[in-house]
Amino acid sequence: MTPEYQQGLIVRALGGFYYVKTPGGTYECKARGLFRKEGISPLVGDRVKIQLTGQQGFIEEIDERRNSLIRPPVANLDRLVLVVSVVSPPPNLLVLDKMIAIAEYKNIEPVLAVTKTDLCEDSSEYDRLCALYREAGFRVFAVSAVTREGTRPLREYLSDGINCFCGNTGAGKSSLLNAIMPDLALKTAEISQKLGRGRHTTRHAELYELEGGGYIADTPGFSAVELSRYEVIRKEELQRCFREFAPYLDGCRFTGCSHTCEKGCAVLIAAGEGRIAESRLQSYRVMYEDAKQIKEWELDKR
Ligand SMILES: Nc1nc2c(ncn2[C@@H]2O[C@H](COP(=O)(O)OP(=O)(O)OP(=O)(O)O)[C@@H](O)[C@H]2O)c(=O)[nH]1
Ligand SMILES: [Zn+2]
Repeated sequence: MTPEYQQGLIVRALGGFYYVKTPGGTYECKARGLFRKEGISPLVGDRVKIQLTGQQGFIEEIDERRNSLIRPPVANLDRLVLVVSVVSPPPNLLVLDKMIAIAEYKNIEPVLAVTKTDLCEDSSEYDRLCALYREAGFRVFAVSAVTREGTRPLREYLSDGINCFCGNTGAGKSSLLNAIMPDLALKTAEISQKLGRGRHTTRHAELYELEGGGYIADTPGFSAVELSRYEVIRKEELQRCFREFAPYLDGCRFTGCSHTCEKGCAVLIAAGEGRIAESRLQSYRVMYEDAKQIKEWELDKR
């Protein structure tokens, strides 16, 4: 049989097999040994060229990636939906700002889903949180997985590209995902059954197609903790990961200003005048101090 070549998208990785969606159908593929030699493994979200012989496929080439994450193992993400509950548990802004910064660092658009709005008696409780991040330049959706309020605009916003949900444990990721994609629970249950209950492998990831377009990447056990454990931002890079700092970065008195304590720092002045939120500056400072502790060899290793 003469081999045939196709372009496609890896929509699922499981047990050494990759499922590649092409215009002609989805094929189970193996990766060529050469990727292993080069230390590259294909990721869900990769655009690839495959060689097909009958139903069996081999991944021949991986297109250049826009970005990739280690945990979850996904490439070419367009958006990271950061799920944060307005109460129970109350939002942890430092954790949220860390997730946002990592997304910015990776050129993934951070989007906020402020959830559990149904637990608030009046909207001022979450309006403040929403306003804080809208003013910083982000898309924010106030949602409830219980009443489904606000979930439709979010779903429409996600209807192209590859999206991934991330949040603190208990924030309501799974509930929100299920509100947006009611058949997702069923699909993940099937996978759990195949893999054995509770034995999710960390290599497993899958893209689920939203009705009407777009994908949601779902990987078991993915939380905010994992994201910041595996991704590190150098201190020099941190300033560009806080988008509302951008208009001020050229205005500091000293070149190489760290924006933490310097005299004549335009970022600190803007924060003092309320043009940058105090909590965002505080998160930046904490992350900057953390980044100073990272050793060069640790960065090289990654
Ligand atoms: N009232 C209300 N409760 C919610 C909402 N979303 C989630 N919950 C509840 O919050 C708890 C945590 O929700 P999950 O969806 O399991 O949260 P998760 O982020 O997936 O948590 P992990 O699986 O631990 O990462 C559950 O008891 C949900 O029923 C919501 O919009 N409103
Ligand atoms: Zn400065």
